[in-house]
This record gives sequence, structure tokens and C-alpha cells, in this order.
Amino acid sequence: MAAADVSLLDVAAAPRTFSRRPRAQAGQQAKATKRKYRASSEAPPAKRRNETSFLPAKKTSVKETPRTFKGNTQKTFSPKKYSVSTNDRNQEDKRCIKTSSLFKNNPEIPELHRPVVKQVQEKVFTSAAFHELGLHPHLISTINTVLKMSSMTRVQKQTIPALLEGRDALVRSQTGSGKTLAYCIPVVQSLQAMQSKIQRSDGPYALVLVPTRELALQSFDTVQKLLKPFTWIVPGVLMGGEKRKSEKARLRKGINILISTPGRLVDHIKSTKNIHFSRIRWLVFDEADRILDLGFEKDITIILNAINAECQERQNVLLSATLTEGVTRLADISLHSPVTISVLDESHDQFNPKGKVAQEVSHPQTGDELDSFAIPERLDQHVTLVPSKLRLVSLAAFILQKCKFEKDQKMIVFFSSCELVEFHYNLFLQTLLSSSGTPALGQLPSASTRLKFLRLHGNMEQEERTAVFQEFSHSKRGVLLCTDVAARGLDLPQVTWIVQYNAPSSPAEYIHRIGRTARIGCHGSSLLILAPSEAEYVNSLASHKINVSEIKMEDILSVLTRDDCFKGRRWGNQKSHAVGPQEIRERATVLQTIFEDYVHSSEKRVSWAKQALQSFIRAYATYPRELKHIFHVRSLHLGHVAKSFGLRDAPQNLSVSAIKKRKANPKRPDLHKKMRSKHHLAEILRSEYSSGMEASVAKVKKQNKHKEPGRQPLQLGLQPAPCLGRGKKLRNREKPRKAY
Ligand SMILES: Nc1ncnc2c1ncn2[C@@H]1O[C@H](COP(=O)(O)OP(=O)(O)OP(=O)(O)O)[C@@H](O)[C@H]1O
Repeated sequence: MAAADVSLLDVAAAPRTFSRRPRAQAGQQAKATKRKYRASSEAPPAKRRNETSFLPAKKTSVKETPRTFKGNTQKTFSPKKYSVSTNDRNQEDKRCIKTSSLFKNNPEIPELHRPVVKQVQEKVFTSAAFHELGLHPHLISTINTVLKMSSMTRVQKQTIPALLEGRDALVRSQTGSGKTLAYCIPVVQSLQAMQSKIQRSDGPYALVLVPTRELALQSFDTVQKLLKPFTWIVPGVLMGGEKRKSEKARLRKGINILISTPGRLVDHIKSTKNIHFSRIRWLVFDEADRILDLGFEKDITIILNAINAECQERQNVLLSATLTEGVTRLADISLHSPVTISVLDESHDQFNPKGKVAQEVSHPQTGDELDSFAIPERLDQHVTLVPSKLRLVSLAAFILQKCKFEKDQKMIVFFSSCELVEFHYNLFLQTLLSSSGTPALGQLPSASTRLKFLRLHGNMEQEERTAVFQEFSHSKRGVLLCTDVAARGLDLPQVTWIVQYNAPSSPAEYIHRIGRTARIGCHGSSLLILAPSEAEYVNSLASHKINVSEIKMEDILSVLTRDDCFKGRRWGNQKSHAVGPQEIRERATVLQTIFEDYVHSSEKRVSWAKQALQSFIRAYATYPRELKHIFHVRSLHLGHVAKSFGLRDAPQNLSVSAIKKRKANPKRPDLHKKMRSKHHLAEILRSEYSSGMEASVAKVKKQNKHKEPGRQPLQLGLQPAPCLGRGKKLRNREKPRKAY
């Protein structure tokens, strides 16, 4: 019965030394190892269900033992040393390889009793054609010939007529259902029809606010296409990352439809003399719930004050796939007699005839309806429960399965911070991928050139961000590792898989992340990776009518048996016949060892992995209160989590202990310090959405410290309420939510 333990040690040597070892020798090793366990003081390896099972599956406590937060290294076994030679590096450079014990002392994976809920679904298309809307013939022909669209989606059929009537609107429909055109078409139609022809020098008539630069570029692209026949109307985008001087020059010349991120617009309001809003007719908040969220509150207040000072009469439009009750309540009291358009509501499928409204705000949907989000019909959602130690190999195996062994797969993997994206991107690039014939240190011998990794996050230079966005957009396959900067609004064609490696902080973010696939009626799949201690998150999703089906971790890892470069010593060059759980475990251990070898090949890499681990824990500590019982740093086993960063031991003196101490004493009177740390955290996370003018978080901090005139410090929930409408102040604010 010691075979499992023995083989873990057997296969843990570097993957390039696949010399076959006689079975007799392996048997001796097995006995020796068994003896070692008996003699050691550590807890015995977790009991296995049976010979063919991976991990025990009793339905008992699923919390990982929280015993190593002070940086104690978990004693799982005495590391065995191997002398390994590399084939293309100095033969004399023999390294001592510590083995990895992946399958021992893991928490049990609970049976997932997921409640089956009836998901909310919307039909995307209608049979109604754009020419039924009475638009300018050139606009119709542009929609038909340039955009190659003929029939309207449901949200377009309901929204366009309402906006053409001059109404304010709150629009909610599922991800990828065509909300962009639902507001762009009425804006273009109304501006081209203005009696006194628009002059470029008039400045903005429409202002569209979006949360990220990539979304700004994408919306700009759509507007630009629609404006083809109306050359006198000039669109423009302000999004940070570009030289402020050239943006100023464009503003000076005149932009009539202005698309911007809030941060960048605020920068110009403060520093660009010739920006004015006296002619604004349209104010659009795309991804309204995100824009009106805490992270942008200060910017939105400045923008609204600037607009309201110059113009009162305009149409306001709020759109999102997740307009929650809080946002609609906020909007209800500040918009002028708005229509509420929710494609969910079948009874409002037909837009009411002229003079009537689609749905008056006096008859709002119930909170329950508003907190259940529609999921694209052809989106298959999955979840897998993976103990912390096995997270990294499971992610790598899943990527290999889809993007190496299957054709034309395009995958987006979401992480909770920029550092995590950078870490995994570089690690995978160096270990799973080979661009030249010679594998670098730690790379797989058969590293595949078929795999393509890209990354996108808020700490990248704008030029690179745009290039990556374009490349992934146009590419047929590849893996994009990213933060939530790519979660909202981006329309990246043919994405087949969404993987959430770190769980999102709200059901709304879950919806937006998975919404990058299965767009406009296409098919797509998603996978959420949870630790056993996080299994309850599935119930939380179910309470929002989100259904996920389970993929077993062993099914993900089993792909490793398809790649001979993961063969362990014990199997040598034998043809693998019956592929059992034992071989899968061995191969997973080989893969883990590749990661560990790479990370431990220099001090610098070890400290890089530690920083990534720290970033993970910092992000983990920011889950909102309502999810804290599921995601709490105290349920993390630092030694196990360290493994998922290729670290062999839990780092000593990890500063997360400081976070833990603070959390442990919430009643301390030092409120000022508490606010400051929250503030700091919000800034760090928010950097992903920064306007691009702030060079770094440090700079933001400095600005706040010196309190520039007109620049208020970010005070959570204490901002003056923004006024969306005509002079009415928003008072009934939702409790502030976490900024990303
Ligand atoms: N009437 C239509 N016919 C065909 N394709 C359309 C139509 N309207 C929009 N599309 C396409 O559908 C895709 C998704 O549209 P869009 O990005 O506007 O969705 P969305 O509802 O804003 O999504 P999200 O909530 O994720 O921001 C785009 O590629 C767009 O070009």
C-alpha cells in the first residue's frame, strides 16, 4: 500500500532525466519510504478512498488546516535529494532536487451537492429588422453593409425606440447581447438629424463613460463605423496611456462624440482649458454598475459637477448586464422619468407604441429578479474543487488539455491581481512553452509551440496593452492571462473557454467574466477553480440562479498521461498501458517539480514567487464581508498555497501575518489607520483601472498626501453624491462596495 507514497518520490526528479529504473529498485524504495513515514512524527498521509481514487472524499470539514500563518514550514516529509544533470547545460552543474509531495495531507474534497436552479435566460435575436426603426437610410445601410447586421437583438429592439423618443433609460440585458449598438445607433441618429449641422469645434454632444481603456477603444471603433456616412460628426477617445499633449490637441480641434474612461476625463477637466460640456445632449454610462461603484465615485462626482455646471438638458443612459437593485435605485431618483429595459421581462418584449413607455420606474422589478442575472443560453458552466497544493498543476493541465491537445481553442484565465498575472505568465512561458528547439531551464522537453500565452493587466504600458488586445482579438487560439481589466464589455471573438483561477468577488463579476464567451448566441464554456474550503461558493452562485456542473480534478489532471514528457522514473520508457490514478499522480508530480525547479533555480525567482504569493493573499483578504465565511485568509494553509507558486516551503515572515493580526482585532480604536489601509488597498486594486496618467500607485498616494486643489482624498462612502440628472442630488447611497 505504500506504492503511492513511493512513486511520488520516484517521479519527483527533474523531468529531463527519464532514465528507466528497475522495478526491483522501485520496490526497495517503496519499503524504505514506508519505514520513513512510520518513523516520522508527521501525521500519516491522508487516507485514500480506494486504489483508484485520488483523494479522500468524506463529507466532513473542508477547511484547510490554518496552522502555518506565522511562516512555519509544514513538515510533510523529509525531502529526498536527487542529483540531476541537465542535457544542454553544464553537465557538472548537478542540482539537488527536493521532491514535491503533492498528494499528501490535502484536505478532503467534499461531495458537491449543488442545488440545481433554473437559470434566467434571454433570447438574443428578434426577427425585427433595423430598417423598421425609421433611421436615416445611410445609417441603415451602414449597419447592413459595414457591420453586416440585419435583424435586431432583443435589447436593441426595446432600447433604440425608447431612446429615439428622448427618454432616459436603464438598460439591462445579458452579456454579449448587443447593448453597445443599442445606445450608439440612437446617438448617431439623433446627432446627424440636428437642425443646425454639428461643427467639429462645437465640442462634445455625447459623452460615453466606460471603465477600461480597451472598452473605450472598442466602443470608439463601433461609433466610428456608424459615423462613416456622417463625416461632419467627429468621434474621439480619451483613455490614458497616450500622450496627454496629443489628446489635448484633439480636444482643441473638437470631438463631438467623446468616449473616455472616468480617470482620464477628470485629468482633462482639471488640466485642459478648452474642454467644455455646454452642448452635451447624451450622457452614457456603459457598465454603469461598475462606473458608479466605489472605485470611480470621486471621478464621477467631478465629471457630473463639470457637466451639470454647463448643461442641464440631456438624455442619460445606464447600461449593464448586471444592473443591480442598488444601481437602479440610485438611478431612479436621479434620472428624468426613465424607462427600465430588462430583456428578462418577457412581457416587455414588444416596445409599447408611441407615447407609452416600456416600463415606468414606478413599477420596478423585485430585488430578487434584479439580483438574478441572465446567462447566455449556450454557455456551459463548470466548477472544479482543487486543494491548494494542486492548483498550479491543475491549471497547467487544463490549459494543456484545451490549448495543446485540442484545436483552435481560445481561453481567458482570470486572476485577482496584476502580480499574479505576471507570475503565471512568465512561469508558463518559461516552462510550458518553447520557442526555440532548446528548452530553457525547467522547460518541458516537448514544450509546445502550439501554445500561445498573452497577458493583460493594468500595470502594463498602454502600447503593449493595446497590442495584446488586438493580437488576442484577431487570433484564432491562445491563452490570455488577465485581471478583471478584461472582465467588462470586451468583445473578443471566438473565445471558447473562460477560466477563473481566483474566484470573483461578486456574482456580478462572475457574470461579466464568463460573459467574454458565448456572445451573441455562440457556444462557450467556463471553469471556476475553487479550493475545497471554498465549495460553498457554488451555493452562493445558485442563490443568484447560476448553475455550475462539476469537473473532477482527476479528469483535468489525466491529460498529463497524454504527454510523455511527464513520465516519471518508475515508468521510464515503458509504453503506458493502463493509465490509472497512480500514474496521473506521478505525472502531476513531475509537472509540479518542473515548476519548483524553475522557481528555485535562483534566489531572485524565489523572491519573485514569494511576492506573487503575497499578492494572492492580499487579494484574498479583500473579499467582501458577505463572502468572508467562504474566502477568509484564515482558511488558507500557507504551506499548501506556497506550493501553487512553485515554492517548496511556506515563506517565513510573510507579511500576511500583519493582515491577519489586523483582522483579528477589528474593534481597535485606531480607525484612522484602518481607513488608511483600506484606502491603500483600494488604490492598489484600482490601479488596474487607472487613467494611465498616474504613473504608479505611489504617485496616487503622493497626490493624496499633498492634496492638490480640487482633488479630494478618496474617502470610502463619504463623497458628495453624484447627480446624474437635472439638478437632483443622490442621497440614498448604497453601502460602498470594494474597488478593484
Ligand atoms: N443585431 C446584431 N446582429 C448581429 N450581431 C450583433 C448585433 N448587435 C450586436 N452584435 C454583435 O454582438 C457582439 C456583442 O455585442 P456587444 O459588445 O454590444 O454586447 P454587450 O451586450 O454590450 O456585452 P457586454 O455586456 O459583455 O458588454 C458584438 O460583436 C456585436 O458586433
